[in-house]
Amino acid sequence: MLRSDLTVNASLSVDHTPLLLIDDLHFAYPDGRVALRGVHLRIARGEKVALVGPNGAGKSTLLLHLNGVLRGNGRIEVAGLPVSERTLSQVRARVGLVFQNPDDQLFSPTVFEDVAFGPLHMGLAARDVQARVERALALVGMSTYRERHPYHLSMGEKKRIAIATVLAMEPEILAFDEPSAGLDPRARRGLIRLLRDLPLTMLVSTHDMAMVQELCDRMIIMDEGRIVADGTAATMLDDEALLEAHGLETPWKERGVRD
Ligand SMILES: Nc1ncnc2c1ncn2[C@@H]1O[C@H](COP(=O)(O)OP(=O)(O)OP(=O)(O)O)[C@@H](O)[C@H]1O
Repeated sequence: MLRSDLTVNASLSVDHTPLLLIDDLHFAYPDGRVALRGVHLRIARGEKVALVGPNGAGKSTLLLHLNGVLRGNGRIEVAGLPVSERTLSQVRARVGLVFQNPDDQLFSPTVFEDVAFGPLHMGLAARDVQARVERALALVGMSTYRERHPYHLSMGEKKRIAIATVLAMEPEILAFDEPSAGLDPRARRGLIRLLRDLPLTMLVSTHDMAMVQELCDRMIIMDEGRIVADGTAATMLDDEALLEAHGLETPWKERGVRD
């Protein structure tokens, strides 16, 4: 069992510290393009939160701040730990960032080595690394793939292995950039089930509104570098005017039918 499995249950009634806290975060890329204009966000342990918004809204830029890949002005804390140069390695063990393209995350000759990479670099003993790899592969349903070459897997399989690489770090929060992009309908449904069943806190950046409906209780809309709406996903997904104002569609329009 993941350490986080235990903390999800143990902390629900007592721990009111937000697992993720972001205050007044501003960021501009080196070419001067402003991507974040004062983001405030609190996420509690156990929440699964969708992050939606039009292209260029700042979603990926925000995710890259969660484990210090990008460093803007403002305050970010993960489980009470401020994200700073000094805390980067601890922060990276707490935040599992899953990139849109799994090829950005997989680079070893075997699945096993890819999933073992993070725990090995945490300095864990070989048998603990082995146990973490087995557990992470089992969680994503890929235990029989340990000797396969990641390069030769399908997109859906690669995505599962990429998720296993971050699960093996036993993170407190998982942040996904477009997890369902490039998946066929069956692989997409399987991924949604997998994420729904993982008892971890998640922030999921996506354009897939049907996935938001199936996976997330809470939804945040970003536009032009700011959070412009934050509320219950079911209510917001029914608010056509709100969604259209930010270049989004209701899931039933996306599918072309109303349930
Ligand atoms: N490396 C970069 N250098 C300069 N500007 C960038 C860079 N990466 C992103 N931007 C700009 O920052 C802004 C936010 O981009 P970001 O990728 O965070 O948006 P997004 O909401 O994730 O978009 P999408 O839905 O298309 O993935 C955009 O205006 C984008 O052009």
